[in-house]
This record gives sequence, C-alpha cells and structure tokens, in this order.
Amino acid sequence: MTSFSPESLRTTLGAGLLCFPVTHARPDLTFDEEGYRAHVAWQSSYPVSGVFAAGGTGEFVSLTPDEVGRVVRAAVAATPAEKPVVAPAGYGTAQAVAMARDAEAAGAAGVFLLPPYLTEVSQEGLVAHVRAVCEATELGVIVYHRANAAFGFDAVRELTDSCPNLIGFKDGIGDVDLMTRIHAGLDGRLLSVGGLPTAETYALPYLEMGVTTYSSAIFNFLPEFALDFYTAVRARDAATVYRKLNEFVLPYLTIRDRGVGYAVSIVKAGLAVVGRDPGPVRPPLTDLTPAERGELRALVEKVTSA
Ligand SMILES: O=C([O-])C(=O)C[C@H](O)[C@@H](O)C(=O)[O-]
Repeated sequence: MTSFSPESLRTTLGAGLLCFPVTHARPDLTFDEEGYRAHVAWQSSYPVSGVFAAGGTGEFVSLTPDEVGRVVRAAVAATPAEKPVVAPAGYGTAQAVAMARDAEAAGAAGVFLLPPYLTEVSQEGLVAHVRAVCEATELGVIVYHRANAAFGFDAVRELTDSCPNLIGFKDGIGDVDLMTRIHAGLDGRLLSVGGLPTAETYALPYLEMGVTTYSSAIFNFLPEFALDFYTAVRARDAATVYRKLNEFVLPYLTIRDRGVGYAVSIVKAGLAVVGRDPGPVRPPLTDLTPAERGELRALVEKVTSA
C-alpha cells in the first residue's frame, strides 16, 4: 500500500523532474522484465520526483492489460519506497477503471489516465470517463490532455469540483490558452505537468504558466543532461537553457521529426547508443534506421564529451 495521499503526491511530483521510462522488449517483442527492472533502478537512483510506468514513452498502447500490471509491479519493486510510482490507465472506461483498481493493488502511488482508445469524445463523455476512474480509486489521478482527450476549461473545473483525488493535468497538446486558464482560474488546485513530446523544448516558457515539472523522455538515456536542464529551467537561467537547446535538443528534434512515432523510437535508440539497449519498439512504432541511429550517436557523443 502506498504512503502517498493524493495531496502529498501532488506536492512531491511538482518538486522535481518526472521519469517516464521506456519498456524493455526482447527481440521477439516479449516484455524484458529483467532489463526493465535494471533500467528503473538506475533511473530512480537519480533525484527525480516520480516514476510513471508504461506511459506514452513506455509504449502503453502496445502492452496488454496483463503486461501493464507486470510493468507496474516491476517498477514498484525497482523504485526506492520514498519515490512514487504512477501507474497508467486507459482504453475505454471499464478497462481504465480496472487498471486504476489494479494500480492500487500493485502498490502504485497514483494513476496516469491516458486518452480513451480510438473513438471521438464529447466534453460530457470525457468528464464521465475521468469521474469513473477517480471514483474507482483512492489514489491521486493525473489526466493526460492529448489527442481525443482534449479538455475544455469548463470540463476541467467541473472535474476538480467533483473529484477530490484529481490532482494533476498533463498537457500533451500545447494548449497555452487552457494552461493559462488553469493557472489563473484554479488557484493551484491541479499540478500542471508539461507533457509535449520532448518536453524540454517548451519547459522554460511553460514555467511562466505555473508548470513546475515535466516528463522528460531524454532523461532515459542522458539523465545528467536532463537534470541539469531542469535545474536551469527552475532557476530561470535562460542562457543555459538556450545553450542546451542549441547543442542537443533542437538537433535531436531534427532526427526525431524524420519518422512518425519517433518521439518514442528515438528514446530507445538513445539508450542503445549509450550502451543500455532496451530492445526494439513494438509495432505500430518503427525503429530508427541505422543511418539515423548513427546521427544520434554523433550528437550524443558531442554532448557527453563536452
Ligand atoms: O506519456 C508520455 O510518456 C509522455 O508524454 C512523456 C514524454 O516523456 C514526453 O514528455 C517527452 O517526449 O519528453
């Protein structure tokens, strides 16, 4: 059982960088639990504020519900007890509710609610979906504003009024208007999380909208770089942030943007480049080509030898 109340989870997560580990796969695409545990143990030995198992970067969409349970339990086992592990929930409402319940049983400290699968959704339906998940668990819940789960401000306010354990809002759309409304209108009720692909790109301007933390996929393979970047953001050290954007993040985006879905594939490639190969991505994602991996290697070597 977790020692984190929804309120203590909100405060803890907001105080540092968030770790979103990739999910390790063997060449035959089965879950490589041993490799995953070693990776999470390494990642959570750094001063991150929380570990989000099997999120977008963790290829949630390609895992079966049974595998999600195994990944969450492996993450809980590999993470020091004082750090919260947040478990994913998603697909339709019934499946998301079942995952939220299992998160508690697995020893997770919170639930990360990913967008419903496939269908278009109305604001009313989205509110009912989130409310059902919040009511199914005592854990703090963070919703992911992305794709078809595009919340309007009224829906967010309605949910904060009716769901005391809704603690966080992660923006994966780049919705400046909404993030400003949440910051200005909800008086810190929700933890705002920066969650766009390669979140470092937006971290400094987002801080002005009360977004004190973000999910760093780069942290998977360049933890020191990602933590130094986060420290510079929180210190509002714009010169350092822009130097680091120029030396690594922006050229990295150029490689990432060569392929659809590469925001995740490039992270697994980055780990392979630093000698910690997590195995291939699962379909429908595709791996970087050898030439693209070579470019990434040159970029990583430049930033690690500087
Ligand atoms: O659900 C996820 O895994 C994310 O969206 C987090 C990523 O880490 C993203 O913020 C990024 O690519 O930096």
